Amino acid sequence: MPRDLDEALESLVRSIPDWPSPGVTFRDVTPLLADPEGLRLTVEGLASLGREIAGSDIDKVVGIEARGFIFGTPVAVALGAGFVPARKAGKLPAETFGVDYDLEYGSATIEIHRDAIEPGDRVLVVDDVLATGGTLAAVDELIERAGAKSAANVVVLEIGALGGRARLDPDRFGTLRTY
Ligand SMILES: O=P(O)(O)OC[C@H]1O[C@H](OP(=O)(O)OP(=O)(O)O)[C@H](O)[C@@H]1O
Ligand SMILES: Nc1ncnc2[nH]cnc12
Repeated sequence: MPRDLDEALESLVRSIPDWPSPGVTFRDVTPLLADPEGLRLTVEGLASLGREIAGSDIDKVVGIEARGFIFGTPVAVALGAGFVPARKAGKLPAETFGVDYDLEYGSATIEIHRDAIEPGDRVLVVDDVLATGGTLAAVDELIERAGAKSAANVVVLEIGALGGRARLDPDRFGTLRTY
């Protein structure tokens, strides 16, 4: 059993070389999710980092498909906030805002429901990994299109060499670990 969050992230995130394409080292959080203590420590760590950056009055947590759903929902419960899914194109049934973006191994479109965030809502965005920053920058733009502003962006892991942090507001970004 991991003794603390640092040990959990060190021992329970698996690195897979050349996946999903040659040259990419994929940081796989599934062993962390499967470990009860690792999962608890990570959710608590994200919630307290989000609270530290954004303050305690958070109305909505936006989780990014797919792995941001897993971490974002328990973080929303811990903070007493609602949960809003940011989904890949074509998955949400009602009216949406959409933004196209590039990521480490491709490009995509991300959407949220137009009525999921109210103007003035304080929003915390949660995902598992920051790589190039394309995904989080696109979600920040979606939140602005809805008339609100993301108060903090928090992730489990940052891949520092890809420079994603430079695409975000450094005062509103937090990570539990940097590679
Ligand atoms: O900083 P970026 O370069 O934008 O990359 C980070 C994003 O890439 C991964 O998601 P992916 O699109 O692979 O989707 P998945 O969670 O559905 O596997 C990861 O979960 C982040 O959302
Ligand atoms: N190297 C990586 N590992 C896990 N998720 C990612 N998303 C983008 N790049 C990634």
